[in-house]
Amino acid sequence: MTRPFLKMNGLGNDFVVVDARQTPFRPSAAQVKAWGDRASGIGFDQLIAIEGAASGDAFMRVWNSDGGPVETCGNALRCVGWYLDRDAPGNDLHIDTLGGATAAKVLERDAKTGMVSVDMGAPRLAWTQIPLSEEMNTERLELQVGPIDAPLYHTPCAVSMGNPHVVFFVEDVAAVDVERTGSLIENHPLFPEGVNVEFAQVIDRNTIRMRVWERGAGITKACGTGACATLVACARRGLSDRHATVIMDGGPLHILWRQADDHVIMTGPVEVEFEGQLNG
Ligand SMILES: N[C@@H](CCC[C@H](N)C(=O)O)C(=O)O
Repeated sequence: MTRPFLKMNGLGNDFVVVDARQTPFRPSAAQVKAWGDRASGIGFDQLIAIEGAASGDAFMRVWNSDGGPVETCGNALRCVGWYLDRDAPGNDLHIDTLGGATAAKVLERDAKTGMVSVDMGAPRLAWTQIPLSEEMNTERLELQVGPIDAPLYHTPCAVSMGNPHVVFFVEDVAAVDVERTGSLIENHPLFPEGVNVEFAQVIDRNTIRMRVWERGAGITKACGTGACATLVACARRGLSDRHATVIMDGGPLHILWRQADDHVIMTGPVEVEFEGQLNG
């Protein structure tokens, strides 16, 4: 059986997007992994299915390229918003996820690109079951994974945007070995469900440079939920204002942590790359 898909990306974080509103789509982990392989498959960071929803406009289901299902994906929410907006231009689009309800609005669009804003809901600090305060202890992490180049890495901050993140504050993000440190922390026993790892360098109160190691996908060019978690972590620590541009390897996202309702608003671009068919 074949399924049509759209290849899209948000700042280079790329997706295969399948419209599953009419026909169910439940691939196995092995299929997702094979399609996600950049050498022998199509290649993507995440696979996205747009499903019908009992309330709201759609439900977005997400798999990482390692085949594992995950709660949500910020960059993909902008892409799904752009896709759904084709049928209802300019409307607020309510997109549910395993990580919580969101609302997307397309601000600008043309045939293959757009600028989309997503209300990601409220962040949660210290989401884990284990006795972990918002503030984690770098030495405790080091004890279990070996030296992680302290004092380059300051005491990290754990934030859930529906999916788990841990944000390290660093003096020079270019000097971080994202692959080595990210992979060690992703599988650290403190995070039984794994974790996305961000390294943030505060440039000024409204500009943050960030690089990311994504759970189940490795280094990606950008991470929408990671940018939101980074802004929340920096603002909580008093290192930034509640709105900032988070600059990743793939480019910038504008993040606002709204005082009035505690919601995080993420704004940034989307792009369509090509159409294709999934086999298998
Ligand atoms: N690319 C994403 C996040 C995708 C899921 C993540 N790797 C996880 O395992 O939670 C984004 O833009 O938010």
